[in-house]
Amino acid sequence: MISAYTGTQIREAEKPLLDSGMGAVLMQRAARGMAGAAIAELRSRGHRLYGSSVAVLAGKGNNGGDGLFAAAHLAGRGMRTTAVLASDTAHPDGLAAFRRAGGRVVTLTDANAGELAALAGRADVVIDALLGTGAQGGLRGASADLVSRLAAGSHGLVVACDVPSGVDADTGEAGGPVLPADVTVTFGGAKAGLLADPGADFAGRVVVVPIGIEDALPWPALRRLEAADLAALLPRPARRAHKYSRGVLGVVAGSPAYPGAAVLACRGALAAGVGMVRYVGPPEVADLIRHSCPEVVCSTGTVAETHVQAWLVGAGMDGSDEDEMQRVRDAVDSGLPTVADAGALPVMPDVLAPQVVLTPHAGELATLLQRLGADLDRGAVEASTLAAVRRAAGLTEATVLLKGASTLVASPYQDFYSQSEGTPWLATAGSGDVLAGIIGALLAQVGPDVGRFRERGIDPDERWAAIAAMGASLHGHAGAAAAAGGPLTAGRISDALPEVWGKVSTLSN
Ligand SMILES: NC(=O)C1=CN([C@@H]2O[C@H](COP(=O)(O)OP(=O)(O)OC[C@H]3O[C@@H](n4cnc5c(N)ncnc54)[C@H](O)[C@@H]3O)[C@@H](O)[C@H]2O)[C@@H](O)CC1
Ligand SMILES: [K+]
Repeated sequence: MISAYTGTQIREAEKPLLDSGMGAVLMQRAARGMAGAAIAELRSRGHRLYGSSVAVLAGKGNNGGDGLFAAAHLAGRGMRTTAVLASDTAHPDGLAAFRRAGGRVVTLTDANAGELAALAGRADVVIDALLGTGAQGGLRGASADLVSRLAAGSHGLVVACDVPSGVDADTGEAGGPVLPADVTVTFGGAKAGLLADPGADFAGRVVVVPIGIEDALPWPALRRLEAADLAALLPRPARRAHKYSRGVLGVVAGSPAYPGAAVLACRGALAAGVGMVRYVGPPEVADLIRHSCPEVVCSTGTVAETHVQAWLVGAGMDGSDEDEMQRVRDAVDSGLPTVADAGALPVMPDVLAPQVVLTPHAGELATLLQRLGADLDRGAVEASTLAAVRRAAGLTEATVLLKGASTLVASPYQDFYSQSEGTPWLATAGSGDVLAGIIGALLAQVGPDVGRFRERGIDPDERWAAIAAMGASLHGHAGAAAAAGGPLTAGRISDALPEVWGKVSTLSN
């Protein structure tokens, strides 16, 4: 499990060490870690260090100090170093160390931003140390101009110091231009804003450098399940299992206009190990399901007549069939774990419960929040994904999963997950239906088993968010495996899932 923290949490963990005079030591650890990560990245790209060039963009705070000390280390390894100071002041000790190491210093002004952007663009490595966790808002003035020009032109490897400057460490929001990093070297613990979009768009690969504060860190602001967590949390059938004991998922999905969504959801659920899928819905859709997945048991019954452990509602529903909409409402009212997607979202009661998992994309989340009185459009959700998902979970008291490049999950108790195993090829029609099927199957199988979550450090009351995150992780892994670097159709996510499941569930912890 990867744990991520807000800038405030990191600063509070650092405080006792700073108060005891360890600030310079922490900064040295951070700077050495950053220099090491830059060297490793350069070497992995076939560069020799000696004679390569580095430009450090240094702000006036401690983030700039880290960057200047790191560049001094790199100068000591034979690299040609230039510091671009964003203002007349810089971290005094960092600047002195940089000068002693033989680095060249230039100061950014409104007049020379273009010239210095060209200079930095010619360096083999750019260290972005303009702003860190102490930033208030995004880059401004000449720094913003420099970064915009540098980002628009050709440049070398970009290593961000702690966070890409201008990305809010707590929220991932970007309040101005940001230089996209190849690697972000972050200190003491990952920052939540690196794992939530749009921050994650700019972070590249995230490397955490320990600086000695780790034991003082609090409960994380955000977590990410890794393969070992899936291995521990995924169900394995008992020797004497039967199809009913393995979990039965009820599916209310599809419509004559969109029957395929129901098929894809059923296929996702079957691939995710559920004992049985029962489909209840219109005969036209049931016919297609019987044809495409003969394993599914279809009926036109009611929710009350259908014995299941969890429900999936809404995929491919357009609201035109009142019987289907009644089944959606009844499934949610049943109190059973329910994943509610697409066409079910507009008819959800305003206040739900944690075992209801809503799975909107950004546009659907904006519509949901508007219905609950928030003044947000799709763009505002995309600019601030973590805040939007937090708000939706808080207002609805449901578990909310926001689909995206980084899929975020929030529990109503404000436990957060971010999963990012997927590939952009997953942005294809029907992909979300498969995700709903996978989550539904997991709800039916592991929903009742509180013990397995407690053993993994997950509060049993928060397990619905962890289950949704497991689904997003499996979906991402399966999508990446199925795409193998090329295009993908949604049905292939289900096809790839059993093998992916087998691989991750046999990992040792
Ligand atoms: N606190 C510590 O013990 C450690 C801190 N470390 C580094 O210190 C960083 C935090 O340092 P600081 O608190 O000095 O903060 P920053 O270096 O992020 O920047 C704060 C400085 O920039 C100015 N500023 C804030 N917002 C600005 C904006 N939008 N445009 C221009 N200037 C702006 C502030 O007035 C302040 O002078 C971390 O990100 C990390 O890199 C590391 O050295 C590890 C140890
Ligand atoms: K930075």
